[in-house]
Amino acid sequence: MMSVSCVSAAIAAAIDADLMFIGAFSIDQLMELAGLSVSQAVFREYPVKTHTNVLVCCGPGNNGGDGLVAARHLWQYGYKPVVYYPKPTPKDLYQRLCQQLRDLNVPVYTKHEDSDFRHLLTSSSLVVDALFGFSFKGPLRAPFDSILEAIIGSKLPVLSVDAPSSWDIDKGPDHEGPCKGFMPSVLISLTAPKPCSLFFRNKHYLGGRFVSKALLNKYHLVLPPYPGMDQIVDITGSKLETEESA
Ligand SMILES: NC(=O)C1=CN([C@@H]2O[C@H](COP(=O)(O)OP(=O)(O)OC[C@H]3O[C@@H](n4cnc5c(N)ncnc54)[C@H](OP(=O)(O)O)[C@@H]3O)[C@@H](O)[C@H]2O)[C@@H](O)CC1
Ligand SMILES: [K+]
Repeated sequence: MMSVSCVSAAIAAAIDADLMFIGAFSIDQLMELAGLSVSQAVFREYPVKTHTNVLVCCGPGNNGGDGLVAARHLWQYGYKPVVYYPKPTPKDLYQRLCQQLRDLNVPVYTKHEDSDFRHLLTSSSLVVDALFGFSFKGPLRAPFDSILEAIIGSKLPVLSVDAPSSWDIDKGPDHEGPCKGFMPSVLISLTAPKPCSLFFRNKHYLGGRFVSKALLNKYHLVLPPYPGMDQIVDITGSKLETEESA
């Protein structure tokens, strides 16, 4: 059985910083590669013909940025993405990602209205959860609590980016809040899985193909090889090694 390292929220943030300071990547590049991985996982799991209408839900941080990038690639593959981005970030990178989507006539909703969101869910075949990643600290604050509750209530398949939103990155699912029981259909971990993915039971991909040998060694990471030109690798059923279990 393949072994794959898990990294805590703190180590994930340290690797992210090192990719830029030691690895000389820009955030734009990392986000583009992360979002490209997400789009490939969607394409692999949910054919365009049966899942044309993808609702990409984006949070206020970089996890949301991955969603904005993924939506653009999905449009290029023939999907009809709709982006829900209720707390848009004023930073230049995010503004440009939104502009790129609008240039493709991809709708980008930047204001939250419960009824609008529920209506969008009824015309969607798949939800991409790009709400929160490794910097999430519970409990969920408004409006994201009612957004996630509505997603769960819709019973649509959900593909989560880096972590299922509302789950504690290091400890796993939330057993008390309104989103308890949330279990996405697909998870794509980026760079390396987080400890919360030990509780994940469905299809699991790894993406974010940008880690150098130097960083693998620095963080003692065991990660699987990516096949050919793929930006994703299927790690479903792999043995996930936490820092304690390694
Ligand atoms: N190397 C890699 O792997 C790469 C990873 N990448 C991606 O970056 C992701 C990490 O991004 P990130 O650090 O920007 O944080 P993220 O998780 O998006 O959320 C932060 C935002 O959420 C908010 N917030 C927090 N808790 C909340 C709550 N309870 N309720 C409501 N809001 C809450 C918080 O607000 P604040 O608490 O600061 O007010 C802040 O605005 C990572 O998971 C991966 O997807 C790639 O893009 C690049 C390469
Ligand atoms: K997420």
